[in-house]
Amino acid sequence: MRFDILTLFPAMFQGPLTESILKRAQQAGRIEIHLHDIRQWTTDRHRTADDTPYGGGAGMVMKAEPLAAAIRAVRAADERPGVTILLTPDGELLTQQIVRELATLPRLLLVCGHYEGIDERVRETLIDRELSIGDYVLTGGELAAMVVVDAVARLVPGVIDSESIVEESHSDFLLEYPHYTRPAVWEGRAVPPVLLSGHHGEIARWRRAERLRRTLVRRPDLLARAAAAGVLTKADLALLAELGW
Ligand SMILES: Nc1nonc1C(=O)NC1CCNCC1
Repeated sequence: MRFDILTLFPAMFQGPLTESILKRAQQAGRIEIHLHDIRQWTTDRHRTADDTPYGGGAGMVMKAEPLAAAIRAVRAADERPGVTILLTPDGELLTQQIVRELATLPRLLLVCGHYEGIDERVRETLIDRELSIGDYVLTGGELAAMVVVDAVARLVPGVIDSESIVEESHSDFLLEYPHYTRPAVWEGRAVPPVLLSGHHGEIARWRRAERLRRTLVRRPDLLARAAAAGVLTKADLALLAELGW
């Protein structure tokens, strides 16, 4: 899978995309990440990529010409069809369902807005989809783009152990079960005995029960979505009934 990131600040991506799992995934050829400095497509000697807003008001707006030229040039750089996504608080809220959908695509182009945003005419003509990582305002779309790359790339086959994807948070709307590792007792707090029993069936049942209980307590909204999606078994519903759901 290929990721193209269009940004005014490519240096911001050193670290999150050049370490650990994403670094190894690139080295293994599972994913490609290409950074593009939008200023490369400016035409004046000051390399102007933003300007004051029509109608007045605070802040700056990213100019249409360099951004449009960048999107068109980057799209043309690879024959794989890509979806061009603008990261913005106005977008659809990113969920694991959307992440799974994006992970099936051959290519993603991520446009990092900055300042007050980008010229609306680019959104109308060259942006295929708008995504938000949450209902809050960042200084730029770069961190949001890193979140999208991280979440999507980890679902690309071979990037992480597929076992750990099966029962993770939000994989089926449910939150994760609690995790423990050595020592068996830490500051007087013991690991739940079932996890030391070696009974894999009992462990699986305990973990499923913990996922359901946690989701009920912390995110009942997700439980309703799980029920609507038909991912709750009869045993799940019986347990939830015992818990008062
Ligand atoms: N939340 C967000 N999810 O994606 N992008 C987000 C964001 O806050 N972007 C900034 C909004 C203000 N202008 C600079 C970019």
